[in-house]
Amino acid sequence: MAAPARNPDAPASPTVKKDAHEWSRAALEGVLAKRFFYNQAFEIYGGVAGLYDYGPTGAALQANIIAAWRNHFILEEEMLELDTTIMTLSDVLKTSGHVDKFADFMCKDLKNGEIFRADHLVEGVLEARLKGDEQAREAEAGTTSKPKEEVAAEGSEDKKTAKKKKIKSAAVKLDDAVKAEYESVLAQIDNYTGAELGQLIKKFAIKSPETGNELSEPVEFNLMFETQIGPTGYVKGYLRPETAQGHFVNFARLLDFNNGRVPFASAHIGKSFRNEISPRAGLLRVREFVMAEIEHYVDPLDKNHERFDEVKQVKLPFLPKGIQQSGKTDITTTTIGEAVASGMVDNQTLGYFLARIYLFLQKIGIDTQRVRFRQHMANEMAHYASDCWDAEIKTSYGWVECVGCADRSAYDLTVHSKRTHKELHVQVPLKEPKVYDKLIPELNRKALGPKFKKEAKAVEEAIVEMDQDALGSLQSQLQNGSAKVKVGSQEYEITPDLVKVELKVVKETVRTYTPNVIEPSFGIGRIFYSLLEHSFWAREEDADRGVLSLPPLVAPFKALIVPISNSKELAPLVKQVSRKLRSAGVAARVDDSSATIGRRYARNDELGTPFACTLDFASLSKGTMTLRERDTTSQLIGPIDEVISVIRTLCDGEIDWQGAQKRLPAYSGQQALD
Ligand SMILES: Nc1ncnc2c1ncn2[C@@H]1O[C@H](COP(=O)(O)OP(=O)(O)OP(=O)(O)O)[C@@H](O)[C@H]1O
Repeated sequence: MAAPARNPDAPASPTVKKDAHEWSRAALEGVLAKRFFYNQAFEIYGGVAGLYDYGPTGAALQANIIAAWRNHFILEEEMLELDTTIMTLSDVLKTSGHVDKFADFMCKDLKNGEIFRADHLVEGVLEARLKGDEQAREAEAGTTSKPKEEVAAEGSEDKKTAKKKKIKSAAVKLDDAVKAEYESVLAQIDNYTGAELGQLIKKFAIKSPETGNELSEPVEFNLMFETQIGPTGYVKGYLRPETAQGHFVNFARLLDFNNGRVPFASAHIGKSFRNEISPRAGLLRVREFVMAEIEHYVDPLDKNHERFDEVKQVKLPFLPKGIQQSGKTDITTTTIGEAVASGMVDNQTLGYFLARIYLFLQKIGIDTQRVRFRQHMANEMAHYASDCWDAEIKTSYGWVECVGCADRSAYDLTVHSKRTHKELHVQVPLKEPKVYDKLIPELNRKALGPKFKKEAKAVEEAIVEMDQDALGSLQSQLQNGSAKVKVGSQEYEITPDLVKVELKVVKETVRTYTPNVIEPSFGIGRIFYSLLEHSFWAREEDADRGVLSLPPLVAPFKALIVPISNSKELAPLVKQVSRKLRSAGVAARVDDSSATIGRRYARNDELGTPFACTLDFASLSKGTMTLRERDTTSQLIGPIDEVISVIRTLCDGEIDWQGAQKRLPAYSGQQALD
């Protein structure tokens, strides 16, 4: 199968021509399956949608991405790393809002019962109609070049049926106003409620794609996997849908560990689980995936970041909410310094992380020409969040959210503190004590208990939690004889013998506040897959020779050791070089199969191995070894120890291939080896 060119949008490298063949996802998938990066879980039983196993190459690539992430964030920023349980108490997720609100909308084919995720269905159908419109316009203008691809399926529950469920794009020209409306809906597709999606389905006459049957109204489906903890069935739990709650429930200990000081950040890398309605697009929407999440705690009155100056010149591609609201997707490129100064990005800490996310993606080999930061629109954002940006990466599936970066305000810590009555706040001594008048409620608990019985506690809590305005109103109602206190939907009558509200002078020596949380949340699988797409290309001379240009930092194996023949004489040297590379910290593999050297190189190009060391009979007599670079296929030669030292410095990123060329002479016998 023909392998694709690397980045169709990027300029060709001066030394390697990477755009010789048309891009083909099927070719990449062929290589990923052949070289066992990953495959569908339980494949021999027919597979389960949304679950994947990583093979030796995939597992190593993922481990290297995670190691780079730990270095870039946890070590560089001195974050406090956590490893909390996957099994989560239902109470925790009830408090965080997940039990009630962590849901997507699904609708059903009213005749055959097939399930669709409502927003994805609307998106797929409108995209297909726009594609059909494009075809019709091209046909009208006589410019049709080749048949357009069908838009990817929605609702496919497994690989076997996926093929059948394409949403067909018929070449039908749309009215200009309809076209504009479709584009505007697509630009805001993450933004609709269930009822709104229902209206869109009706308005645009969307039917079940395969059967043309009517669809049900969208209904909510909670994405969490529910279970019981222990044999009694009394303790309900869920597999966590994110790692964040594990940070928040440990906040008091983390703060103590950090000597009571804010700002600081906790970080966690681990699996999360979401029972996605319709997993699709390989690793991009799965039911079990690795997340790497940071919770950075800041003073709500000071969201500046002490290292902001280090990144303020970094230029980022932004898609702000204003542009999206007008139905457009134009990118604004500006420095993060300007973006924060103009107020487009809410604060320095959020801006600092956007820049650091971009630098991380660049470091591991993501093509930054295919990265953008998309701001959430008001309805799309959780009600408590003050600003939120997604780092999106363009793949053959379109733009994909790979990192969410939100200012979650004080929401999570506040709700957990309220629910558990544990203090999840920070105290800082005031330079000058603060003296002021404050309304304070005094509760007559002996009278409240008998009066309200089992409701008494809730009534007391409602009064204690009142702010000054509410207490002011309570005070004046009580002065008039009685007051009403609301608990949920119920109202309770309070009289002055039960509660008094008095103005008192208070002196504060400490400031107490609940920190705000800025949360960068990474989906490692989505980054992993995007990186593979961005790295894949084919040799100009042979479309079947695919190459994965993974940077040495994350490549599964850094060096290949290739003996020129499997002669017994070379075997001890192969072992010696292998040992030396290992002790230099370079992950190396030996390929002493009987395949030709060229074939062995080609195999390793598909594994993304950046360097190959070739041992021949001159290695025995002269102690030399050649060094081949994957992308250019150019070769150098030198004494074995020197070549190993060059590989180590290449892998550490201290030098690039040009640096290596300064340290070792070019090898001219390449043709003989190939
Ligand atoms: N089902 C999934 N499969 C793979 N990665 C996921 C999945 N859901 C979320 N992620 C990853 O976790 C990150 C943080 O999760 P977050 O809750 O912000 O995602 P989300 O907004 O629910 O994603 P989406 O809108 O695509 O469902 C995402 O940016 C993404 O990289």
